Order: sequence, then C-alpha cells, then structure tokens
Amino acid sequence: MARPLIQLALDTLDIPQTLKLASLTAPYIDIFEIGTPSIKHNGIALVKEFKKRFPNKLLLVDLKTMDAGEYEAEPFFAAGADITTVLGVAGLATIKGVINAANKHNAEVQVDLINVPDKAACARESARAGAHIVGIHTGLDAQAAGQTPFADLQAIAKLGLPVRISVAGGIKASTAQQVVKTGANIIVVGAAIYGAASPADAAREIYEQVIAASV
Ligand SMILES: O=C(CO)[C@H](O)[C@H](O)COP(=O)(O)O
Repeated sequence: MARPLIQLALDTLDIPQTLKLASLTAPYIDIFEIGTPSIKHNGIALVKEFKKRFPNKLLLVDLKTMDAGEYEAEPFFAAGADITTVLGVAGLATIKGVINAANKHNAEVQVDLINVPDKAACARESARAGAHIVGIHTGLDAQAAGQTPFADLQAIAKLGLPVRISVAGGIKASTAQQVVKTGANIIVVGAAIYGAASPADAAREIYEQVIAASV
C-alpha cells in the first residue's frame, strides 16, 4: 500500500518560528501547510518564501476559500502553492472556480468538509467537479467541544470516491495508525507537532506510526 502523506499544519503567526519549525521537522513531512491564521496574518509573501526554502516539499495554503474561488486562489497558485483549500459549505460554483485556477497551474484543490451538514453529498459533488482531495476536518473549536474526525473519515472512505482523502483534527501519534487504516491518504497534524516539547521527535514518531500502518 502506498504510504499516506504527512502534512504539517503551520498555524503559528510568527514567520521565523514557522520557518524554524518547518526546518526541524522537514525529514518527516511531505506537505507543509501554511495554516489559515498564518496566511491571513502573513500573506502571499510567505508562500514565495516557502517555495524558495523548501522546493522539494509540497505546499498547501489553507485559504478556506468561501467565495470568489478562482479570483482568490489564482495568485496563490501563481506564487507556488501546490494545493489550496476551499470550503465545502461555499458551494459548487466557488469550488469549481478554485478547480479552474488549480488546473491552469497544474495544481490541486482540497475541498474542506468542515461544518458541511451532508458530507457524503458534498464529497460526491466535489469529486464529480474535479476536486483532487476532500478534507475530513474537525476544526480547533469543535475539538475543544470534544469532537473528533474519526466517524466522518470512516463514512467518506467507504464511498470509494475517485479523490484522495485528507484527515485533520487533533491527529497525534496514538491515532495515526487508526486513520491510515481507515483510509486516509493525507494525515494532517498541527498541535501534536508544533505544541510538542520536541517538534522533530513528535514528527518522527508520527512518521514511524504512518510507516508501520502502511505495510
Ligand atoms: O485547519 C486547522 C484548523 O482549522 C488546523 O490546521 C488543523 O485542524 C490541523 O491542526 P490540529 O492537528 O492541531 O487539529
């Protein structure tokens, strides 16, 4: 089985801290994600900086686009983003706009199913529209209220859609194997790495769990 990719969500606002975290964890990470708070705070210049410093990594910009899909996403693809995110709740017109922008740059789109009431229907429509990835995502506020992404991951994985599945929402070393076995193709980890005493050790531990679950 192909190993799922590991994505580090960089939600820190401070640029030097963000770049340091990326350097420390790079051996274990496939996709660097410039998180939503960071891209709002730091802007497109950080996309260019990441592409310059980490040319061999995939770069996801977590725009969580809600409207004006093509117009908003296009400059981020032009700046080097390999993947941007659009909200499933934005609706198909916006999703299709981001897909148009991605296709022009040979890049990819992740439809984030956060707070989508009918996730299966949205995932199906997104796949039909040409989205590359659907994201099962329990956001930070929902996590604080005790929610997890595991049941949604299972339900979407069972559909067998022609899209890759990303999972985010409090994933850590102890749950990495479970999400791989359930069918996630991209494992997103934020706080369990950037909040760890040793982010490099935490990233390595998650990498080892993903490898162990992929054999
Ligand atoms: O997109 C996000 C919040 O909206 C986070 O980046 C995502 O949830 C991953 O972080 P964590 O592992 O801490 O949940």
